[in-house]
Order: sequence, then structure tokens, then C-alpha cells
Amino acid sequence: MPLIISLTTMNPVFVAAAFAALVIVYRVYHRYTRISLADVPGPEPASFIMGNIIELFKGQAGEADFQWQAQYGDVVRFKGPFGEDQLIISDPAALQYIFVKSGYRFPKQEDRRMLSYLVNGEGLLWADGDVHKRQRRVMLPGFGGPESKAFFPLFKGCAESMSNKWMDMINTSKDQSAVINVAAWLTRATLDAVGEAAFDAHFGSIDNNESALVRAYTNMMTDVFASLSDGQIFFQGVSKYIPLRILRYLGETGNGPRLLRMREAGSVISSVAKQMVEDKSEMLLQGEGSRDILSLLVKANMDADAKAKLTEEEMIAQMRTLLLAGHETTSTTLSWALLELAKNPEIQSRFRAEIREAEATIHKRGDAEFTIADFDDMPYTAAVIKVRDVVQTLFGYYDAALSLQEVLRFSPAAHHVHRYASQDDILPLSRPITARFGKVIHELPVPKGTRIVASIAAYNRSKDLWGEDAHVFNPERWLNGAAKEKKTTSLGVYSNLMTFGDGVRTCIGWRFALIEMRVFLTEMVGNFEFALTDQSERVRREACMVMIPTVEGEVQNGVQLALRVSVAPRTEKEY
Ligand code: HEM
Repeated sequence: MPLIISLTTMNPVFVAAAFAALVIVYRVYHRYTRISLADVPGPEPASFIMGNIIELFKGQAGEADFQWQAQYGDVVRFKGPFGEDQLIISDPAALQYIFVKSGYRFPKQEDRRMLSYLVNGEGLLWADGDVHKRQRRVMLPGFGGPESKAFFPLFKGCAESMSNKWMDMINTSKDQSAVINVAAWLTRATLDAVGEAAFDAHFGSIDNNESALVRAYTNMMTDVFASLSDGQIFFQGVSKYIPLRILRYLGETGNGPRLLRMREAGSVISSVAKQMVEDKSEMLLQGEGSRDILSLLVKANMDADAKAKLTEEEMIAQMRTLLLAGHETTSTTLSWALLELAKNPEIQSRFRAEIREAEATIHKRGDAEFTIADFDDMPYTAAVIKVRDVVQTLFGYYDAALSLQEVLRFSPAAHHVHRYASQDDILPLSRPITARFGKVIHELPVPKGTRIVASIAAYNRSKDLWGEDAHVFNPERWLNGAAKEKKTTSLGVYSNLMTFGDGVRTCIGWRFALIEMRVFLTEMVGNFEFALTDQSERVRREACMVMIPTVEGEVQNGVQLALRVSVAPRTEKEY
């Protein structure tokens, strides 16, 4: 009271000045003692309006990430439109906190979810929170270890069909080799693989690249997401300020070529998915189910209680999600693997030698071919030990030898994953950050709403984790243990890589993908030699949700990776 009385009797100008001085002192104190995102080191924005988003989203996948990581570290502040502070993170402890420890506290941004909705509908990639939990619970039974292993023969069949086509092309060529757009073939072959495994459906994409489904998917990601103009990147950057209803309306009715392409593809894919769901439900009702993922999903859905059940619309969205997520990712990873092997012929020969060794072990055992069922059914006998050696060879050492681990590290199909802080939070850090004014911080407070780009590409290339040669494609790191020794914070479901994400939204198809990619790599590298072409120098890592190979100056032609393919030599004994 006396204070208020004395204040009211004072000169108002003096009171105002004293108050302003207090605010300034408080602000200065706050500035020097509390860390704000603006204090975290990062690049200067090109402009207040655009921030750094053009650098980040216009270049090749991972380009800005690597540069900023080298310059500023594993937690980098960059500017979004209108000066908004955002983070790009490759720090293991921070990523572990965001993806694993916090559960759903770092959800996907609504505007990014809207993109998922427009591409795949209200499926697992779109869902969040309780809806995501419910959908995932129904989906999971289709993706266990045994379920994925059971697809081995299907994958083998698809890989062989593709390799027969390549063999024909080579045999009819003049010089016993052919320049093949391996990426385009792999896209179709993996579409067939996911069709068979997930839906028991025979799309026949390897034989017929003119079917409606193949046409819908061919180059969809590049047509829709590649080479965005500055204006389109800016629109994406500010779409969070647009109410969701309006955003959805714009997406569903806009007639820009990208939106039209996306909607046309969506309607073809939806009608194929709808038909498959109806057929499968009918078959199951007549007791004719099989082991494909859709059967397991329909069955799990029939068994689920009323509240957990997926609606028909959700089922169709899951099918669309699986079709897309299940083939673009594996096909591009395989393409990047072939490019690296073509660049490194000595590594390629070494892998082929490993495949020959494994084949020899299998033949010695008396089998014509390696089958994955061997591993599940064998009793614990000397024979099993022998088989176990093969497993060890094929799935332990073999992954490294086939450079699968190294490709997944070096070229993660999903190079960015987007999240935001749904509440004020504090990120732990593996390595302290020296913020502005020289203040060293060991954890970073992030205000509610902070947008975060988790850079899988940069995490997978961190020198702290993978050594000084992190930017070199070097499968040896997996063989000599160097990759393992550096592990400090354990992340990811496979080999301490973030390639399949982690936590509540870990890639549901990671086992499926690993088995499929092993089968395809073995088939391809066992049968063919891959060499670079004139075009190889111009291959771009195109950032279009998935990191797709395109060619500089020809991005409009979509997915391209032309390699010279010839038949791999075998000695007489090896036939
Ligand atoms: C090399 C192959 C693959 C890579 C690199 C990959 C990568 C990823 C990543 C990083 C995520 C997490 C995204 C996030 O946290 O926001 C994810 C999620 C997902 N993936 Fe994969 N994936 C691959 C193959 C597959 C396959 C073969 C399928 C299905 C057959 C599949 C289906 C999914 C689905 C449905 C999700 C959403 C999971 C959820 O949100 O609960 N993926 N994938």
C-alpha cells in the first residue's frame, strides 16, 4: 500500500521511465542468462521473408544439412519465413529424446500431415496420437519377423523376373552389355514385390509398364515434389499459418499441375486398393485367407473390438500408404546401392565373391538354393550349426559385405523427418553447444511450437559416430567394428542408424524392407556387373519426400539411374 501510494503521488513521466528501465534491465538479464533458439549457432538468413528455407529445401537431399553440420554442429538454428527460429537436428541424444523418450510429445506438423493426407489419405503416415496408436496396433501383426521372412520366396520371384528381363536385354545387345535405367526397373519390381507380399495381388509391373497402377506411380514423387519453385517452397513454409480446412480445400480442389497429378494418381490407387480390400474381406469371410499383409490386417480388424476397428476408408488409406511407402523407399535404396557399387568396382567384386562363397556353402549343404525357411524349421543339430553359419554369413557379415548397412547409412531414403514441440520442453544434448555470447549449454530449452527437422542424412554422416571418413562410402567400417565402437547413444532399429526412424513411429516395414533388399541385392550383384555411364556424374539426390535419383538438367524425366549392366562372370565350378 505505501508503495502504491508513493507511486501514485510521483510524477507519471518518472514512473513510466523507471518502468521502462526495469523492463530493459529484465530483458538484458534474461538475454544473458536464458538461452533462446536465436542464440543457437546457425546460418544467416538470405532474407527476413524467406529465411533459410530455399537453401534447405531446394538443393539436393542432405546438401545443406551436411554443410551446416560441418559448420555449426549437430543442432543448428535456421530461419523459417518471417524470422521464425527452427532447428535441424542430428544430435543423437536430442533425437533419442524426440523420437523415443517423448512418445507423442513431438508430433508431425499439421501442414506436413496434410501432405500425407493428400498423398495417401488418413492412413498411418497421416495419423497422430490415439488414432495413430489404434491404427498401428491393427497394422502391426502383418509386419513381425516371421511374417516378413515368409515373403522371402515372393521377393526372390520378383527379383528373378527382373533379372530375366535384364538378361534378355543384354543377350540381344551387340556388346553383351546394356545401359539400363536400373532405378526405373527397381521401382516397378518393388511395386510388384509389395503387391504380392502385402496384398497377394499380381500387378505385373515388370512385364507391363503401361497398367493404370504403374502409370499412376511412375514418377509420381518427382512429378509432385521435385524442383519446387521458390514460391512453392515459401508456400509450404507458411502453410502452417493457413487454417487446416482451407489448406485441405486448396489441396482437394486446386488445379495446379502438381495437385492434379497427385489427385489423379490418388484416385487410381484408391480404386485399386478399395477393390483389394473388398475382395480380401470376401475371401476371408469364406475362410480363404492367406499370409499376405492385407489378409492379416483384415483379420486383425475383424478381431479388433468396435472402438479399435479401422473404417473402410482407413483400410484403403493403409493400402495406399503401404503401396507407396513399401516400394519407393526400397527401390531407391537399391538404386543408390548399385550406384555406389558401380563407382567402386573393387568393392563390387568383393561382394560378388562373398555371394559366391555363400552359394558354395549352400550347394555343399546339398541345396540348390538358399531358402529362408531353413532357419525357422531346423532342429538344433550339427546341420543347424552349419545353417547358422550360413545365416551368419548371409545376415550378419553378409549385410556388411553386401554394403546394405553402408547404403542405409550413406543414402537413407527418407533423409528428413519433420516434428514440432507440442509443449515447452528441454532437449538433452550429446555434445554441448556454444551459444551466442560464448555460453556453453548442455541441454536446450525448446519453446512450444518449435519446428524441428530431424536430419537422418546428417545423423548417419556424423563424424563423432562414424569417424572422419563418415562422408565416404566404406562398407569396411562394418567389418572392422569401427562403426560399432563409436556408438554412444543407441538409436534406431537397425545398426544404430536412423534410416528407419525410431520410437512410436518407427518404420513398420523395416524387417520387410531388409529381407526384400537382401534378396534383390543378392540376385542383382550375383548375376550382373554394374558400371558407370556418361550420365552418372550428373545423378542428383532429388529431395522429393524420398531421396530419388534423377539427372541434373533432366529432372522432368523423373527417376533415372542409367548404369551399364553386363553378365557377372562365374567360374565353371560356380554354375
Ligand atoms: C529402405 C526402406 C525403408 C526406409 C528407409 C523407410 C523409412 C521410414 C522412416 C524413416 C519412417 C518414419 C517416419 C517418421 O518418423 O515420420 C517410416 C515409417 C513408415 N514406413 Fe518405412 N521405410 C522403408 C520401407 C518400408 C516398407 C517396405 C514399408 C511397408 C511395406 C514401410 C512402411 C512404413 C509405414 C507404414 C510407416 C509409418 C509408420 C508410423 O507412422 O507408425 N516402410 N519408414
